Amino acid sequence: MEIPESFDLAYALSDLTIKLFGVWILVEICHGALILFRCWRIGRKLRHLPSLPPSLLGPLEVMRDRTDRHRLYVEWAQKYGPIMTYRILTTHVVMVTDPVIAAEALRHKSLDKDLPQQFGSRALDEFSGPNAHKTILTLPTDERWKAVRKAVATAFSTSNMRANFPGIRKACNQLIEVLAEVGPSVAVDMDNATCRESLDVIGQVGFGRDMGATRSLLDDDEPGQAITATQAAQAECEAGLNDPLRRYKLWRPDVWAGRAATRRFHKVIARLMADIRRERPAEATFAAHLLDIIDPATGVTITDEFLKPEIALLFLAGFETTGHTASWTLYAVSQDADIEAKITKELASLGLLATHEQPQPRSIEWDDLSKLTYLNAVIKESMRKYPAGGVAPFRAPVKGAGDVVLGGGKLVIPEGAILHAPIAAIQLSPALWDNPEKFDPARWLQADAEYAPGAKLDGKGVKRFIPFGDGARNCVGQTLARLNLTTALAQLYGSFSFRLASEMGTAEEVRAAEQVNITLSCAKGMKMHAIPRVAPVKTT
Ligand code: HEM
Repeated sequence: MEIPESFDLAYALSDLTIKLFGVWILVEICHGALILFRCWRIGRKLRHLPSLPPSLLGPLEVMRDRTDRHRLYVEWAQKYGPIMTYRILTTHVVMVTDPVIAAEALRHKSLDKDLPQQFGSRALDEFSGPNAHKTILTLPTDERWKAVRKAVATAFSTSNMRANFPGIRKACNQLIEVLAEVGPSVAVDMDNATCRESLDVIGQVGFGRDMGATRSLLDDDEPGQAITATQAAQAECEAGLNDPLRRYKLWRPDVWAGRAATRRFHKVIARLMADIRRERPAEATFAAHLLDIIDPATGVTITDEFLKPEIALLFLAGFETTGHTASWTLYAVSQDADIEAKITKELASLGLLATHEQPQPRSIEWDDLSKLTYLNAVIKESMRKYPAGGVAPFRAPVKGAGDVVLGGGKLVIPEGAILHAPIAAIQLSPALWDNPEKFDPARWLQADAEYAPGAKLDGKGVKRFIPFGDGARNCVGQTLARLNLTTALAQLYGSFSFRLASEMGTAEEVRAAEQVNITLSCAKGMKMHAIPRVAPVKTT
């Protein structure tokens, strides 16, 4: 019998497919074996360090079940000491809360942000844009990072901050107007309110846009939806960080809902990007500088494909961190009448407090900011106890540089492992602070309170207070964050006293609702009554 030629071809093709499939399986097996071998080898180098009990997945199960990831690190540091290790799947992490080693690590040239994908850094990049390009937050310290950082830093110069000060003051005045309109009987989510105020500020300083978020606090409006979309996408990003296998769990409805939230956020950013392209923002904004970046990879102006994720990241970092810090401050002060009395005394001494004799407080000026010693101590204490970026930072030895030796040989970070110096665990460490769980602004009235007692690196003091991180990759927006917090809180306390709404429950319940979704917030929001110091409240 003659076999048709077509049959021969089909047979050869299927034979080839089977062989290729076999080769692919073999390559994957070898790849897997290599990963396991590397993991074992790194594990051997770290086996002398205290470590979490061994388990297949590492602490992922625990991390998934706890919303307060920052507290987990605080607990580990207390249980296992200032240098310990844990493993996420096949990646070994060295967690350091010793302030000297942490400072050295965060300033070390051979420890950078090039984190392995399987460690979850991809979740952050997928949050920033559908193409998962790296951004200023996740790029290694390379030419593109330098270009973006320079563009952003220009907008945060002191002279620029000074020029923007009246606009920042105005954003808070709008909040005061809305709170006065609502009245003291209604509980307002002050976390949402302060996020809106911060969004308006970053809109002005960063994008040269009036976002209109504060004045529409009471509506189900577009800026409000942008905030909701951002926070829902952030929650998905956090879930992805805590579960590197989440992307494959397509049978779960929450994974689909999270993806939809991320798409909604990307649409918000696409609209903002189109807006910026349509009408170039003022030269002082970082958006204007970003538009002019020459992409080091191509030698031509950066395209929207790479610019959009940067805008997304800056949009998030710009309002979320400062907004939550302000609302945690309002919460902490509402729990201690003494602290509030000291704030109001200071404001009164500067004519910034509404009183029956002076119902219209003086408008806050730039020069007042440095005179608000006690209020600034309160803000510092809030950033210590409720660090918005408290689960960061992470660094990895740069590829090819070999193992990184720290503390004169006290610690070696093997190439392929990750260095983690969680801010929350340093700032809440009983080894570094007296009574760290107590909200005590008075500690900031002592000289050198930021420094770890007796700790030195290269002959200089070492900080135990690092809410904005340390080293070349510290927070580029910290000047704006500080300025906004002092201006906003001085104005808010000048006009109102804030009482926690009964629906928020006890202090223990608020503590139990601490939630990390990249940044630290309260899962219940922060419902408060704004009680006018003198009715009716007027703004300047
Ligand atoms: C209270 C407010 C804020 C806190 C607590 C905070 C905290 C931090 C921390 C801890 C880091 C370092 C992360 C790391 O080392 O991995 C960081 C980085 C960063 N922050 Fe902030 N931040 C705040 C406000 C802002 C604002 C207003 C902006 C404005 C856009 C901003 C933009 C950024 C950016 C772009 C980075 C990445 C910098 C780089 O890697 O070069 N942050 N922030």
